[in-house]
Amino acid sequence: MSHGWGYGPSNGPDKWVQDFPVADGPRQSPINIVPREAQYDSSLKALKLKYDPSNATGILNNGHSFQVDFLDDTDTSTLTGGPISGTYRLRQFHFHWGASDDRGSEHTVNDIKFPCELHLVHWNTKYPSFGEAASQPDGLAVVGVFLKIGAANPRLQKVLDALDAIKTKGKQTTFANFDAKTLLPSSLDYWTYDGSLTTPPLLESVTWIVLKEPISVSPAQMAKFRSLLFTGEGEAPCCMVDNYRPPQPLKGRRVRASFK
Ligand SMILES: O[B-]1(O)OCc2ccccc21
Ligand SMILES: [Zn+2]
Repeated sequence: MSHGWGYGPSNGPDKWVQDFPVADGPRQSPINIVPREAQYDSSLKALKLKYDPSNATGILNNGHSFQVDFLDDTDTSTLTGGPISGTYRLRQFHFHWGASDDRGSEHTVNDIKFPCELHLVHWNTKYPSFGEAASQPDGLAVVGVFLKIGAANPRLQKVLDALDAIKTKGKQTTFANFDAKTLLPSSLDYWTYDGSLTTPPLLESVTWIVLKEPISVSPAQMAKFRSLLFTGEGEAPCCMVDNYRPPQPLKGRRVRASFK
């Protein structure tokens, strides 16, 4: 692909292998999660998420999704416990969603797609930086949260209200004092497996932690996600929708469950 990767017919997930051969690697993400085949592991610890709202700095349209960035130069917003050892720092969160409510999530459960999926991205502090961690097999830990159509989610609304200011690729604005914990469901039961980034460079450095319980999103709130553009200011507008990679082959990997 001479032009950048994306989600269209000429640069989408089926084409990524041309520039990123690891796309056909042994631990690619996302995957279809089959609860009946997941192995309950009593040795899995509870997730411990400690987020400091003052670490939120900005919100950015990166041309593939939008992300909320966090200050990650100290251990003030961290993930510990769960399937990981050591301390991982929150770097950013972002979403993947569909053009309609019947699709949009990256992980699926018994082949069911959700309309949206939230990724909270953390990096292992045994490495000096996010970039360094991203190239290591135990470098990243991403908490995935499904969004399911239902009542409007007031905690999500603060994020959605910022989207008008970042409609086009490259736009960013300040986004302060946001508690990412408010985006989590009441249960922290999870499935976990070894995987990868779901976007190029598709690095196989992610311990995935996918929560079983979804959070709610209303149809009107989904329309807000779909008001973003993949394209930059002054370019022919292309709606930011269907920015999800489909499930990849399990290739013998085990999926463990933290719950019976
Ligand atoms: O590929 B992803 O969307 O999922 C995990 C991740 C981590 C960092 C950036 C982008 C992603
Ligand atoms: Zn993601």
